[in-house]
Amino acid sequence: MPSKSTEDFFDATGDVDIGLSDTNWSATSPISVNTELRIRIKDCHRILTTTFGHSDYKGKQKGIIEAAVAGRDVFVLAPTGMGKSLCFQIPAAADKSGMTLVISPLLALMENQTDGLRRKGVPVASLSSETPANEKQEIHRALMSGQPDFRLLYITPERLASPEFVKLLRIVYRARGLNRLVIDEAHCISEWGHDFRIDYRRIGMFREKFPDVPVMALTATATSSVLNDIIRSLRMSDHDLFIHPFNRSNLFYEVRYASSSDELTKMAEICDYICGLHRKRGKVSCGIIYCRTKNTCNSMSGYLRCKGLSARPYHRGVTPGTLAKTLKEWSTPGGSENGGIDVVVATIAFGLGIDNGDVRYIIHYDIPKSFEGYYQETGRAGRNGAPSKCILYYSRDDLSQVQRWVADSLRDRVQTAEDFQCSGPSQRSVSSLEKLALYAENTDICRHISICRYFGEDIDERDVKGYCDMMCDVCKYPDKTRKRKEKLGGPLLESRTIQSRPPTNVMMNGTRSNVLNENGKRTIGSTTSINPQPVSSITVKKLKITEYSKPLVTKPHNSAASLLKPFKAPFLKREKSTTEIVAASSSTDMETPPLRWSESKSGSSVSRLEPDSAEERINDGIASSAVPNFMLPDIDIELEEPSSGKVPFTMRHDAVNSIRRTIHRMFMEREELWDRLKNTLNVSARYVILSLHSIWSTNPNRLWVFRSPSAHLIASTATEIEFVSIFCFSSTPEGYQERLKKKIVALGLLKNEQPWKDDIGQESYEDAHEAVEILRRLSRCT
Ligand SMILES: Nc1ncnc2c1ncn2[C@@H]1O[C@H](COP(=O)(O)OP(=O)(O)OP(=O)(O)O)[C@@H](O)[C@H]1O
Repeated sequence: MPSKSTEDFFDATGDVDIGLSDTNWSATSPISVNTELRIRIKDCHRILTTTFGHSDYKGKQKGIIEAAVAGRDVFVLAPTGMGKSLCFQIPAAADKSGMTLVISPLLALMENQTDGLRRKGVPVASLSSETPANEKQEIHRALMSGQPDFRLLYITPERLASPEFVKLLRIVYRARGLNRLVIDEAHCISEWGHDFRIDYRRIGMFREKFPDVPVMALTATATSSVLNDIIRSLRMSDHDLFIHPFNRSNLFYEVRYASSSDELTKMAEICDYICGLHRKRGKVSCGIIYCRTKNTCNSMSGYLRCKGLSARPYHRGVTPGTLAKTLKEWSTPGGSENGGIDVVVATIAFGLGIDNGDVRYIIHYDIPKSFEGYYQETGRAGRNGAPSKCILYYSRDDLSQVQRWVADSLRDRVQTAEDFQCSGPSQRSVSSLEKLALYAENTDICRHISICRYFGEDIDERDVKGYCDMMCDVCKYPDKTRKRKEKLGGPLLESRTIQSRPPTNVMMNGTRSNVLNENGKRTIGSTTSINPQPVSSITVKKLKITEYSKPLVTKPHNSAASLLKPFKAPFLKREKSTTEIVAASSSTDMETPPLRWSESKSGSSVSRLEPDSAEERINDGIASSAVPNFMLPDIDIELEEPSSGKVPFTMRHDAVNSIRRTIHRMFMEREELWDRLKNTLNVSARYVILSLHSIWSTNPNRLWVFRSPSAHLIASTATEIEFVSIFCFSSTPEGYQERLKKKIVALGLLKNEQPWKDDIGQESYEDAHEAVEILRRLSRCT
């Protein structure tokens, strides 16, 4: 079979276009379907079900495994969490003799995988600097026998480069015991191989030394040029290329904009988010917070621990023993409820390959250094398919810092390359960071689409639904997201036009690579492409560091602690002008200036919500005075069980806003009601008050910091009421509406004394009392 060099795949720019066609794999398969092969393929399926406990293959696993079993070179480019590990673990475990050699970049990753395999009874070994001497000896002995008794051996690229190890491999090879070479996280070849870990570039020598041993490379993060580079470096030819779509549709991507890095507010906000999630789910949730520096990891995890959350730092400054313990405790199902931990605050040391199915959120405390890093790290979330949130904190201050860091590091690498007279490092790191900043700053294009496009996927913008069903901030709250971006300050980016995708000659969607040659003819695989659109242009922004306006305020947090004085309901009076409304301070707000709610002043930190016409829709039939028509503070509402089909999402969202309005109004009419909640604050709430005081004394817009928590409290209360008292009891939209109306009327009683008493007396106050209970409970959570 003629060699299919990667040049066939890509155009001169080295970029790839990806289309998918689930076509005639069996028709074009070079596998001779002989009995032996069939038996081995059957064995693989048996191992999938019995050893790994999965009922069926996921994505293109079947095709990949069949190609591997048939002895072909295979390249797998598939999203995080797709199940790439099984693509080589199953064929290795199915082999009756010999071993698969796995190159892995990180010791933690090796450990993670070998532990998992051992638990499943698969004979596996790993050789690293951490391997105890006696174990090393045993492995050496096994290799010298030519027929090791383990089916997989995990090593680092550095070990593969050692002549002693290659000698051992030769013995195994001659005894026909070297079944396959696997390069997991193969993008490291291109990312690190040029300078940082040059032994990655030497893996290609394997082909010369052991020419007929098949090679499999797998990665989740390779642009077309990286893919090209890897294939060339590994000297793969006549390989099967499996490309999956990159989209992770169960991940909700959100960017939180900040005008500056106000650490304390950010920490408080993250803490609130996690507390809120635990509360809403009624159980603890597992997550990761990524920080750039070890110090930030320590501060953030210390802060969370102070607040009663079970958090640990994970970075190279922590001893290996403690890191292993942290990983184990974090992987404990049920987290802190079962003696484990809930959140790891980590540097990138905790990334590649970490596989815990039930990770519900990933927070980037600061911007990662590359798009690939961002995608890999967010890829730790939702690996069991459940919806999960990925929040990226973005400020231009922070971006400038990383840009400097990346530029310095590039300069050092250039210097090293000059000193050693070798080829210079690629500029990819700079461009990747630039693209990540563009992604963060773009509030017009769906985040899912932006990510997939970065990795070269060809997407028709009209197909947004196919990629994102309200699973990013841009699609879910476009106006709000744009408004929030205003926090970034003055213009930093200048428009320019670039190609949204490169000229194409590889299509995705097949179980095999579908290659077009320079004449546009397919050389193998199927004959039709799914996405034959012409190259289109989109307008994106180019980074240019300029002066930008000073920070205003960072996003408020909703610590109920701030329900202490000064206590004001953070809503707007109906009668006030919509362009500029001044919320009057009470006489107790001694230190606080009046709060300005301004409609469109550039850089305003307080955004105004559009009058909610949806309110009218839902409140048909409710006494017109029941739901006041004023503007609500701009707060994200996250519904419990967001994907339920029984009541439309918009109806539920509108309902929460109706409830919020009603409660706000009650507090507006009887401000002294806040005093009733004050007593419920606990000790840690007071700690927050102290923290807030320090923000207050330095922040000219401090009033917002104090006032916003009550708005968040009301929003959380409304969300809970909607879910617990309305949604859970309704099976149809009609029933839901009926319940909502009754609830709204009942909430109107909140301004009376009775629902606030322990003995409510009349039954008619029951619903309002329930709301009081929720308010009290939530106000205790800081
Ligand atoms: N056929 C399958 N059916 C169900 N679940 C599967 C299947 N194959 C793999 N999984 C699960 O998918 C999860 C992700 O698998 P794996 O760690 O191999 O992903 P990956 O593609 O290597 O991701 P990453 O690139 O992020 O490391 C694992 O929890 C695994 O158990």
